[in-house]
Amino acid sequence: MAKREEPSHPELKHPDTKRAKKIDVDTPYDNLLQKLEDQKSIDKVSNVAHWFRSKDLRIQDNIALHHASTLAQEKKKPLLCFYLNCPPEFEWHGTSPARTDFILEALRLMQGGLKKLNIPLVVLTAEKRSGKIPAVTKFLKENDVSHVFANYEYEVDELRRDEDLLDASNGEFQVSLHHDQTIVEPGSMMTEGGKPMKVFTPYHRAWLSVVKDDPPLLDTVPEPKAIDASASEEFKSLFDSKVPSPPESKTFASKEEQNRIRKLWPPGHDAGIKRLDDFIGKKIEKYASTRSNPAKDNTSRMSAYFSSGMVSVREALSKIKSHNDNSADFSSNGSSPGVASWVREIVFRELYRQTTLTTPHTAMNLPQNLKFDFVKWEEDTEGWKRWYEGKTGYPFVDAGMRQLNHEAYMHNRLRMNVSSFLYCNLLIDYRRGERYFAEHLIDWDLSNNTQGWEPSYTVFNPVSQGEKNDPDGGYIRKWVPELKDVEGKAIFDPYHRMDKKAFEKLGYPAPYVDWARTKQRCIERFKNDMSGIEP
Ligand SMILES: Cc1cc2nc3c(=O)[nH]c(=O)nc-3n(C[C@H](O)[C@H](O)[C@H](O)COP(=O)(O)OP(=O)(O)OC[C@H]3O[C@@H](n4cnc5c(N)ncnc54)[C@H](O)[C@@H]3O)c2cc1C
Repeated sequence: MAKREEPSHPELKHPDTKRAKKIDVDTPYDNLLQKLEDQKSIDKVSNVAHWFRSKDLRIQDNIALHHASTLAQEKKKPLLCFYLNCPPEFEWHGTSPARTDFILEALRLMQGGLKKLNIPLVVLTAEKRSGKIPAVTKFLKENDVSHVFANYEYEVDELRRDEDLLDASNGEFQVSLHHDQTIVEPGSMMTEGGKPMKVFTPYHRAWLSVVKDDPPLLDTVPEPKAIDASASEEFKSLFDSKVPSPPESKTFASKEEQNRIRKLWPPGHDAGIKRLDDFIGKKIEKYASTRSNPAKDNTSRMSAYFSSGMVSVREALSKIKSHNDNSADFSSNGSSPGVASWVREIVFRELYRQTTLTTPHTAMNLPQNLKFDFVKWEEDTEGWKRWYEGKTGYPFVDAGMRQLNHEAYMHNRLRMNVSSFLYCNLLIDYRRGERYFAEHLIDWDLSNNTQGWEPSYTVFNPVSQGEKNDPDGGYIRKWVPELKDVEGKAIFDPYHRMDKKAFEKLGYPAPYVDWARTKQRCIERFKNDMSGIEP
């Protein structure tokens, strides 16, 4: 059964559920693997290239780059690195100005680092999305590249782009793709019935045992060695390549804004490692007991570095292994509560990549549970505005949205609450919130974001969630200054817990909707719209 009306928000377009199911059976990944297998190998090595994508922006512990460098060294050939800049991609994915700047700055740093090794990093530009593969093949052919290396990206469009690269190679260059984003290869963790695992608890258990039994999975690979300067002589002009400025729509509102965000999120591998070392040294042992309390701010804040690949998860876990008496047993028996609990979050990230790869419709603006595509959402222009501005009258939700708007980041507990509030209590299409996150987060990551936003029947209560996770109200007071002088438990629900006059003086809005009533409305709507549906 296919329902279709044109969506009122064009960026939320998606295929119908029948098509989604076909893509899940005949996946772009399987097609790509077939093309890689059918590819003829090329024995004679002329020049070697590595293609950096926006998920492996580092020179250190980069699997494909390591293989490219090894081949170049062995054959005494130049190694040419490139990155493809496609301005419409920033629009397509809704990338935030913070993330755009973070990526471009990291490229600048990498260009400097690679230059010291006599390796150019060229930024190619494709003005249109359809021009991506022509720009890459032109570069490879003009520079007589026989072997090109890259790390897999697991989203549908990116897998299809790599299929196009193989189609365009015409036997003139050989493509090698490597798994680099995770410890355990996505798609490799199967149920006893031979299907890719989708449920967290068994996946987590299996993952822990795979890693415990095979600690070399955490071994990092060395940085590329310097290329003999004479080998790069003929590519001198490639060293002049400039990292472009961001597209107009992706620039910061002001220089001050840019500086403030760069201070919060300094780009590059070294900045990420400094943050990680600090987390391991000072915070990880308290992580299990504090991770849900946003006022403590005791999580690693590594997500931006992992999602852009500025730090590899392998390097992070190899450091955690050293901290864990050199043991790769990250279960609750083999490690401290803090370590076990942090690694558990990393395992969520690993599972979500497996899901993106093996259930590709999740990367196409469709929910994993396709029945949710049949829910009739509300337009509620006022509710939407109040939600994104942090003015719903629910302090915990408002604090979360204001943190996002200010820091390009939000604590996980708040991500769970604000998402539930949007699609349950306001009944606004969850995809609009998902998109808003993409447009504002520095750590946007398709797998984590789409699966974090996967709708469910659980309706979070922002009052009791605040009481439980922000017991002193410190997080709310920080982000909702109208409430900074409110004392005691009134902070979690000032409208109902303060006298009317005192509340009115605060200048803070009354609740936009009644939580209990809208919870009921949500459950009824989901039940009615999804019952009997066969997507
Ligand atoms: C609605 C929603 C949207 C989200 N969108 C994103 C997103 O776009 N990008 C993103 O990286 N994470 C996303 N998350 C997951 C999580 O909120 C962030 O990864 C986490 O808050 C980042 O802070 P941290 O680095 O301090 O995490 P820590 O608590 O220190 O965790 C360590 C790492 O584990 C991973 N991780 C932690 N929690 C999760 C999780 N719930 N799911 C998957 N991986 C996790 C991240 O890579 C994180 O850096 C989303 C969660 C929800 C509920």
